[in-house]
Amino acid sequence: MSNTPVIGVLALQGDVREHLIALAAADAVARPVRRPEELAEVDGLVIPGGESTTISKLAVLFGLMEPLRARVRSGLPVYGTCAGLIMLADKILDPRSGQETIGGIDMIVRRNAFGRQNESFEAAVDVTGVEGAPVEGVFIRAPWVESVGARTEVLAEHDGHIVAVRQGNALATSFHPELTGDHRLHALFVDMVRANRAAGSL
Ligand SMILES: NC(=O)CC[C@H](N)C(=O)O
Repeated sequence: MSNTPVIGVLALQGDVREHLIALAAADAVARPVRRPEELAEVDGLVIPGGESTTISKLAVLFGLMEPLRARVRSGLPVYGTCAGLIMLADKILDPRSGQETIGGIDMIVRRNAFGRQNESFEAAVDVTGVEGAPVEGVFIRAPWVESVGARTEVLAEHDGHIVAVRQGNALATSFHPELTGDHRLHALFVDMVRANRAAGSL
């Protein structure tokens, strides 16, 4: 087995291309995932930012919601940014009617939480597990994490609100690291995928 992990980017809606570029820069083979057969072939999956209500609707329409839930439940490493974080939440505080999530992280999220006053802003964020200078977080109509369960590790806060979390093989950030050219969070995720593959092949 080659040591380069294959990481998919859920390509239903959102900023897919930027994640493909960031993952390739972090030494993964990156490919878009739109169909269950494509999902079955990846070692890890990024769920991009965009609009969580649209991603939710399209995932159901394309027959991906259940396969996504099944793979995340069975330990597939996943990384959700912004709308992707919402997709990984076990619960949304203010869902649109009919909005579903994949789940996987024991947390409650508030959609558009930072967005009401500021459509978009950047802030330096100290993320546990990312060495060196703080990450430049780009927040675009971003959610925050209202509360987490006992198994969820808080990796970063901004203005007293949780903006990065990890639970087992699931990582999520409120902000968009794929837009800054700083690939340290993608590298952290690629390491999680490598470790998961190594554990699986023992
Ligand atoms: N940049 C983003 O991903 C915005 C997320 C969006 N507000 C949502 O609810 O899905």
